[in-house]
Amino acid sequence: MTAQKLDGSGTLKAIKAELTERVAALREQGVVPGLGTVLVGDDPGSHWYVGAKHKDCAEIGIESIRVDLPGTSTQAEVEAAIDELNADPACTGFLVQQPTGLDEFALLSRVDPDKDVDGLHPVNLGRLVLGEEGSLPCTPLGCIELLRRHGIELRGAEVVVVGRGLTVGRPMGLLLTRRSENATATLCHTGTRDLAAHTRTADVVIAAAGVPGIITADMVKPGAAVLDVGVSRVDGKIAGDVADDVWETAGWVSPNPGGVGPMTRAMLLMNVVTMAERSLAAKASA
Ligand SMILES: Nc1nc(=O)c2c([nH]1)NC[C@@H]1CN(c3ccc(C(=O)N[C@@H](CCC(=O)O)C(=O)O)cc3)C=[N+]21
Repeated sequence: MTAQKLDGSGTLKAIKAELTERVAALREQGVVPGLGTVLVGDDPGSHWYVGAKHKDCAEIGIESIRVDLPGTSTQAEVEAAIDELNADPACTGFLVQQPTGLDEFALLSRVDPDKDVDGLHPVNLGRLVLGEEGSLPCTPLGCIELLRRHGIELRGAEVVVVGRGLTVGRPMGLLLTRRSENATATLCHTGTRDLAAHTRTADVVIAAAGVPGIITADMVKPGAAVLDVGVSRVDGKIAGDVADDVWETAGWVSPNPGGVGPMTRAMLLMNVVTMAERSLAAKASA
């Protein structure tokens, strides 16, 4: 038996088609969504990600504002760039590409929460905890959307998340345990005594540890869905958290590349559009 693919690249394409119509509708009402990015330094991976985001935007009618700063930039210089985007009406949402090598909490906190398309601003994470409307973190949201669009039931499901990183593992459980998802979430990490005992009970495993091949076939319940979120580089090639033999046991696996990565981009676009729609609704009711 071999697992079915959770196709992130194909799903990104489908979501882009849907968003193209929503962007056109916004433009008809005089709102032009514009995504800003702030990139610090010349890490090739970060450049690729940011380039991909702008290409995605161009395809669906979102304008782009790209701010590239040298690796020698100071905290104050990056904060000045953030202030400009906060004040720029053409920029309806933006992000600071991580890592910057600077004080990231200070940078995140400086972004206008209503322009925070990453969903990582402390106010938006707080809104998520409180159950209030805000922007949601792109990668965990992408995991949920990928499962949903492949017909995988989350209601009542046992979901085991591996890794407590701030962008994925930590907020994942908050999204999964909303009433709209109603999953049971277990968060495992390096302090977990018996990781395999947890993953073996899971209907869905979300592997976001950043440890190549940490999830092996013997750790997965037959038929389970396994999402490979981790991105490491081994000999210049992308290596995920999910070992190849998992395809023999699992019912569904997200490939890496081609799985959660493209879904992160899809949810970024979705956040840009949703936030622009909200700003229009707010204007209409004002
Ligand atoms: N403020 C901020 N927001 C982010 O969303 C953010 C960030 N910083 N820093 C880095 C991570 C990483 N990330 C990815 C986005 C797309 C792919 C992606 O599309 N990958 C493709 C191709 C990968 C390749 O071939 O190199 C794939 O998985 O198929 C991966 C990873 C966003 N991040």
